[in-house]
Amino acid sequence: MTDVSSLAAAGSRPAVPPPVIDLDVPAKVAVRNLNFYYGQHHALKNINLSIATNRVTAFIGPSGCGKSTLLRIFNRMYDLYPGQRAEGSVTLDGTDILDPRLDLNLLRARIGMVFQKPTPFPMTIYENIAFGVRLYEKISKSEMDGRVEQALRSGALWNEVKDKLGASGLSLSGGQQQRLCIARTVAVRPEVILFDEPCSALDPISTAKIEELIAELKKDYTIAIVTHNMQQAARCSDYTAFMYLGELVEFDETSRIFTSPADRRTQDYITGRFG
Ligand SMILES: Nc1ncnc2c1ncn2[C@@H]1O[C@H](COP(=O)(O)OP(=O)(O)OP(=O)(O)O)[C@@H](O)[C@H]1O
Repeated sequence: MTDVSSLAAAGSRPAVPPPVIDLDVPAKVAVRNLNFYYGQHHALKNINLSIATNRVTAFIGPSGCGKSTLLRIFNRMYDLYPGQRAEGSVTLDGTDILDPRLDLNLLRARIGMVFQKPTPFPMTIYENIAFGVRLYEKISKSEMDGRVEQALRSGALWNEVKDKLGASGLSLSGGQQQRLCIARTVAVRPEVILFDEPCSALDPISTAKIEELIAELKKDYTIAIVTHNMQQAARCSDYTAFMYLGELVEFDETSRIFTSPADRRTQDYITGRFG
């Protein structure tokens, strides 16, 4: 068993950011010298990494290391809470995401998010999809019908619900509800989809479906996923970021992180020695 206090001591060294690696495709999101504070608490320390276009980037690390905090910066979720602040630079195709003048509705249309617990709206399956689309676009009923079908197909749910679009979204199983939430996110045609532990409330079969879906979605979207499940990160991501105590310890191609990580803390984490 690794001595966690020695890891903590290693983590408390002045943060030396890992090098920003070369991606195989252009970056969609670039994070540079990012620090984040919950009031006095310094939750993210000098984070530097890039999220590759049409790839899946996984964020792993023990509880409290800052994975969700980082993900929520990408669509400015923290703006809802006073006392939380980000410093540094985060860009989406060169647009400064941290700019206080940015239109957050537009940002959230470009960067959608799927949460840990499926959260369908208390309305019909059809309306769960149409509601979000109407916030951004005025389209005819027949166009909306097409958009709803397309989104449900993208969420790998169409065949299961096409005959009951008027049923409540809440009448679906947990796994179906999560796919409905993914379809709802896809319907507004984002460029990036953030998944915050999307399978933690799901059974293995539903989890496998979501993983297949993620592999399919990356053809059209850039994906970032926070997961506690190491196998999931290894199975469905192209790049992996290992975080510890608010620092980005290591960021590399997933195959390298899981076979020959450069940092001992990464090695210890992925082999289950702590966390
Ligand atoms: N609303 C908040 N107010 C104050 N501190 C917070 C808040 N949310 C998170 N933190 C702290 O920020 C740090 C990072 O938390 P975060 O939730 O990002 O970690 P995580 O890696 O996603 O954890 P988990 O895997 O348990 O979800 C932790 O120390 C946590 O206690």
